Amino acid sequence: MSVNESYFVGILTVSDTSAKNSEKDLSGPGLKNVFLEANSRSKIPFKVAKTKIVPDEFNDIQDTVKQWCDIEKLDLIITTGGTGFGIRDITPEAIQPILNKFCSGITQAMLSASLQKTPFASLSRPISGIRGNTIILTVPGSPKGARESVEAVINVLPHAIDLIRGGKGEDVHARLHQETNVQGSGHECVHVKYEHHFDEIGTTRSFLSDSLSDPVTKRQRKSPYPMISVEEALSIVANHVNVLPTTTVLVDQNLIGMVLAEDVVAKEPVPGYPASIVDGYAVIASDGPGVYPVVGVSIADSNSKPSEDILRPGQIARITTGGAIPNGATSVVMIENTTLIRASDDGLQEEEVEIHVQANEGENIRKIGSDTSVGTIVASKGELISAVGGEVGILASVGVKEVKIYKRPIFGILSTGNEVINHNDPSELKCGQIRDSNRPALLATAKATGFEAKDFGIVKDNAKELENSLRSALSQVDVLVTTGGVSMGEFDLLKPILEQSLGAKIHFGRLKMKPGKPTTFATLPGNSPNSHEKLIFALPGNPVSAIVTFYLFVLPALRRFSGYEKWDYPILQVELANSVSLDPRPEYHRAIISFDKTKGKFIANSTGRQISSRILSMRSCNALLKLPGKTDQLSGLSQGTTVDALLIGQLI
Ligand SMILES: Nc1nc2c(c(=O)[nH]1)N[C@H]1C(S)=C(S)[C@@H](COP(=O)(O)OP(=O)(O)OC[C@H]3O[C@@H](n4cnc5c(N)ncnc54)[C@H](O)[C@@H]3O)O[C@H]1N2
Ligand code: MOO
Ligand SMILES: [Mg+2]
Repeated sequence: MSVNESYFVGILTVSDTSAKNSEKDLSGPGLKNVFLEANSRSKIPFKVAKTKIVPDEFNDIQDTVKQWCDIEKLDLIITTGGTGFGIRDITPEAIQPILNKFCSGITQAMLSASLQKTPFASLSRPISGIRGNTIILTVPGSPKGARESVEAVINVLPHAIDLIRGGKGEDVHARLHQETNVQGSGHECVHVKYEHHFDEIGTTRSFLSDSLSDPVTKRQRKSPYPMISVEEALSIVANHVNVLPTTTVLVDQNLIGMVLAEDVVAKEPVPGYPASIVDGYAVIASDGPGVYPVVGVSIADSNSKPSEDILRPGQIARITTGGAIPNGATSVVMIENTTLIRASDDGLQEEEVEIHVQANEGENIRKIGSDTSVGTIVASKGELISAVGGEVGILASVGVKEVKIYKRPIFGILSTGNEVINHNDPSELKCGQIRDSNRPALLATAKATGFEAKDFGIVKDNAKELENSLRSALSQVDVLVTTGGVSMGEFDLLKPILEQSLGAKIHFGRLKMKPGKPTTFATLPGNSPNSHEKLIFALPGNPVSAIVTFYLFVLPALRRFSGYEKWDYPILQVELANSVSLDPRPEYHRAIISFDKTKGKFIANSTGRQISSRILSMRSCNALLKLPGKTDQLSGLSQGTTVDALLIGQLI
């Protein structure tokens, strides 16, 4: 590795003011000069390859830095601005979650140099670290502070970059010494010798990929994800959901849950022939009551040809419900209003029958098209084929064999966890093992709600295995749902793998709700012009959290993709049958709602202890009660209080 190769540098100015007017940016150009000077003075081959100004916005900062690291492969990124105590200063918070390693020595060197100039340097909050092969430094926004910080470390940066590029410590060191001695600059280099204090942990964690192999002691102790509200989270998800294109499908039971993408018109009349509504006798109304010979028979049977003969005055014909009305008949009299007068000698035929009542013209006859006439719109664009099944019957009745519907997203489910085994595994559970309840529960929920899910099984908490399984699953689906591994444990790898290994963008990773706090939503851009963005819902592992967040976030998204106009749950005002204590986080309390006839109200019975590991709290649950977060003024709700309930199941 040659130290003479260029070191590519990016300078990112983070400032709301400069983002509006680039002429206000003095720090960015100032830093560029620092590198030009280092180049001409000390012959360090820095090349400022990228400069950009972004406002103090979390995503703008993160997106640019990730792009410069992962795509542009810069060696060094300096951000200037947003490191102070101002309300909009969030640069370190935006950078920290995307770092693989911290460089605390560089941070200290920058700070102590600045502190020698002014005690106000302590009001700067710089951080530095490495992402992939890129070093990232966050320096203050003032041109002076920015220059001082970078100048404090500029001579060690080439060394650091060479080491990251794979140079041997000794070679690089010697080379730099040689160069710096010639140049007369006082390059000091402290070699940190990594001793393997973490042998045991290192072994157990040896499966982690390089970028995720920091020892457990270095893990983050605070979640870098801001805790946002469920409402904000839902609107973020909604921004990534568009109704899918249409396709043509057969009319059958598989239509349930699909949404029509066209108006459907009756092609045939119902009934297609004049048909009797009752079992009895076709008559001519003007004949009136009396005894008449039975001259024919019309039964509802596609093999029974209606008689060519015309019914003449003074004659009647036996007929069944649905039978074709004989020509000449005007009405049908029910068998209950008649008496048999004479039968054939063998007793098989009726020969004469007495009609007791005066029939009206057209009585008990369905005319052609009287139920549905040709051309009637029998189903409209945007209409849901409901689980009640009536719509399938309507389409079938009028000869519609195929319909255009909105495609439904292909979606898949996988469980994660070293402790998780298949629910039907015949072996006895060992200590530390649990049966996978999340995947069967979510597959069942999907089926019950009319969506089909691919089952991607159980994946171990192993970085490589997770990365491979996620990649493979994502290549097969539009929407992927995972459970487990999204909280703060050292084996909770979903977030870093999605972000660092797969290049997905995490839109939120923590929610103000119970259950479901670590619910995570990420998207992966399509990798070709024809492929579209994939959605990833990384749900918490606790069984109740997984099911509740599936209902709250995944199902509405699947419905919106599929063209549902009513994708949300009905909200009922319900009365609490029990008192409940409140959690600091707004809670989605599982309950069974039923209508109390005496009270004339819906009543909610809690399903009991609500801890998110207790899947029994989902038993018979048909609603999620929206309970507010606990406050100093309100720590619980008493029996009889009215609350909103999301109806997720059937009313009983
Ligand atoms: N230090 C903190 N710890 C935890 C926090 C926190 O904020 N700080 N949040 C807690 C909350 S809230 C939840 S919810 C859980 C979420 O944990 P993960 O999503 O990381 O899930 P795991 O750690 O993998 O598992 C949690 C729990 O669920 C069981 N599990 C996992 N998968 C399944 C499955 N397929 N079927 C049945 N049960 C499953 C697993 O054995 C664990 O008991 O984190 C808290 N911790
Ligand atoms: O938020 Mo966690 O989902 O309570 O258990
Ligand atoms: Mg966990």
